[in-house]
Amino acid sequence: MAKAKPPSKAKPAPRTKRVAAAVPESLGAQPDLAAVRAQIDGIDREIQSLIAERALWARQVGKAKGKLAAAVDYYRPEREAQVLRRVVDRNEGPLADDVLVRLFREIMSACLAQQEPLKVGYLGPEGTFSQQAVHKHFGHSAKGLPLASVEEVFDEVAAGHADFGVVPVENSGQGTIQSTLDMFITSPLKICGEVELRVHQYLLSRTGHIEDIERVYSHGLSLAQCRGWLRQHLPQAEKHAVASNAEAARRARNADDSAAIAGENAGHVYGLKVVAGPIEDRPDNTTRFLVIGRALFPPSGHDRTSIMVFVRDQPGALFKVLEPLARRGISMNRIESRPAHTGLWQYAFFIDAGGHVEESPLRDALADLEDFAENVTVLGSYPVAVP
Ligand SMILES: O=C(O)C(=O)C[C@]1(C(=O)O)C=C[C@@H](O)C=C1
Repeated sequence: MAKAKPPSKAKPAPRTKRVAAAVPESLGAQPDLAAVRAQIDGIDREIQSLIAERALWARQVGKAKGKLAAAVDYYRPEREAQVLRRVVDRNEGPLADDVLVRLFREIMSACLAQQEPLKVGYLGPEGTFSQQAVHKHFGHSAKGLPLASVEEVFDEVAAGHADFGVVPVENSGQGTIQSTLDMFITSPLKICGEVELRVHQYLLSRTGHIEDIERVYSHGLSLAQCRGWLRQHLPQAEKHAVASNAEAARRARNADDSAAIAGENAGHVYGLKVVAGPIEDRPDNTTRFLVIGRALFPPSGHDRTSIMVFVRDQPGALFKVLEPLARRGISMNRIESRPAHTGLWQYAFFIDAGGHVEESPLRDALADLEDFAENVTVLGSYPVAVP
């Protein structure tokens, strides 16, 4: 491996913005292939040397942070969000924002893994949408830990066996995943990020023939996302809800008359053929995941805060919870009320609001709320998902 030049001590000169250099008109309708490839080779050389240089600077950042105990201490979600937002702001095409974001995430993921890869727990086995969410948020240099349940993801992060966890919390068509929210009532963990994943469902089987299918396995949420399609195309088949889509794929692998609804990736992992897909009823089907960890992080400039508020059952309780936020014009994306398990008819309100807990106006609104509520817990302030 050739050695990249170490960063010089001097402050690096700001790099000039390199607008996608127009391909010269003189190349004509059918340019010479060898000439075009020579251009690409030259650009690749430059990209590679810049990536190597960036990796060296990222090491310097590591040193600048001082001697830290583990990879988790080097991870800065607010900084990553800022880097990615700048990528989007600079983008003038031809590649789409989400494509460039994916590439830069991978670069940051590799830079961070120079210290030690992050360990991230998710609802396994391999091939689940949760695993895709891990890759989307942390890049492929993070080490994914497939776990048996969302509860286990919380436990492993709390015990320090995983640095972070990624858990599904809501689907655009099906609403909130209550069991995930309820975990926060007793867990000390914090929310450090969110990931939005477009979810495409596929019907997968060993033979690939729809006429063989008598049984369909999937996670309950995935079955619900494809209810209309199943009613139309497989009305007679038995539907079985199982712990995860990948578990469904594992079962479908064992019998010709069984199929799974899962991501296309699960088909590759478990050697199944695509019978049909995408088969989700809503074309914008999106699942939101939360990144859970043990610490809170500073503001990124565009953040969301999740809070949990306990109130006694009393007239106007909900109004009093919302009023301090509404009065300050704070945007609220969600409110859910859940039984608090601390006493009969006591409720926990889960609220997602715009802003960071360390910054006004949210900080002041929370102070008002604390005067009235039995308890206010900040579950986390984290960067709004970058596409
Ligand atoms: O800026 C930092 O704090 C870094 O550690 C560098 C870097 C990066 O590659 O840009 C890497 C990991 C962090 O999560 C954030 C950013």
